[in-house]
Amino acid sequence: MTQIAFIGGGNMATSIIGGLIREDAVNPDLIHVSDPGEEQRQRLEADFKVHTHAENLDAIANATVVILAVKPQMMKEVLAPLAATLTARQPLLISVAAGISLPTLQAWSGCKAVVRAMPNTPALTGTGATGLFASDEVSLDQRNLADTLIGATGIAVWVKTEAEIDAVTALSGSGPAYYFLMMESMIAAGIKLGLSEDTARRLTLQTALGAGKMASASEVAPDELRRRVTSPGGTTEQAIATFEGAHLRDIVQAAMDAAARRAAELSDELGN
Ligand SMILES: NC(=O)C1=CN([C@@H]2O[C@H](COP(=O)(O)OP(=O)(O)OC[C@H]3O[C@@H](n4cnc5c(N)ncnc54)[C@H](OP(=O)(O)O)[C@@H]3O)[C@@H](O)[C@H]2O)C=CC1
Ligand SMILES: O=C(O)[C@@H]1CCC=N1
Repeated sequence: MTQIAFIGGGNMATSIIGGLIREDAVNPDLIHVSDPGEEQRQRLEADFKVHTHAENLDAIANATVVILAVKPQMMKEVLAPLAATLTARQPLLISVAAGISLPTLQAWSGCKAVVRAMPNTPALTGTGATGLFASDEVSLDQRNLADTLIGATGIAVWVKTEAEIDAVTALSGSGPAYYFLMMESMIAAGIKLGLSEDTARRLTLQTALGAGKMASASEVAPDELRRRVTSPGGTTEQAIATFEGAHLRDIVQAAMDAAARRAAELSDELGN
């Protein structure tokens, strides 16, 4: 049985663990999580019945998969005391950190089989979107294992080059925040138009869910779905013209360029 260790039990680890358990993909008894925060550990134990540890070495002791879910800025100092054990045991290492390259992860950990994964927080509800890229040393079995584990939290897409992980980070890694910002904006605008906060919130969230579900379930592309809402001479046309007039597409491009640039900058700053 594969034992999985999570190093860092924060937002992203919680989302992946929640997704794995929700989908019955992994028995919680096989999941070990280390995090310095006692409250964090208690929450993970209470919510998911996983094992938790204050010491990272205790979490990885019997793990065949080790998932690194600490901030990129912490990665080097987190891996240093683990490197001897990881080098000896050679588990499959999966890093979800933005901007830390495979060669750097291999050098810092001593692990040869390393997968870079760029997930997103909707993993918690089984609707995650993750981009994956593997080092040459990852065996077919290990690749399938990573695919099965991450696939249980939503969709898993293997990209062809490591550089694409920065693009995935800018798109789906950060992407939920873009939609949440849109939701915040629509709720605020609905209230200004005279709706109660509760009504504006409920209608906004259901509209986001409906649009997402409809676009996912349909063979029809988003641009055509948009046209079907936009009656000539009607109301949507006015709203879309306002977005286009404010160059929404250019704004989205600039935002994602900035996110991808930051991922590359992190690589440089952190010594990749
Ligand atoms: N959040 C997201 O949507 C996404 C995040 N990621 C990546 O996931 C990684 C984690 O991000 P996120 O979950 O948001 O961050 P969090 O800060 O929520 O989680 C990191 C956790 O690691 C803990 N930690 C700190 N030091 C150590 C240590 N020495 N050993 C073990 N654990 C430690 C932190 O504890 P404490 O808080 O006490 O310091 C915290 O609980 C990042 O590398 C990020 O790039 C990738 C995709 C999406
Ligand atoms: O903001 C970040 O750096 C992380 C990576 C992608 C989403 N959150």
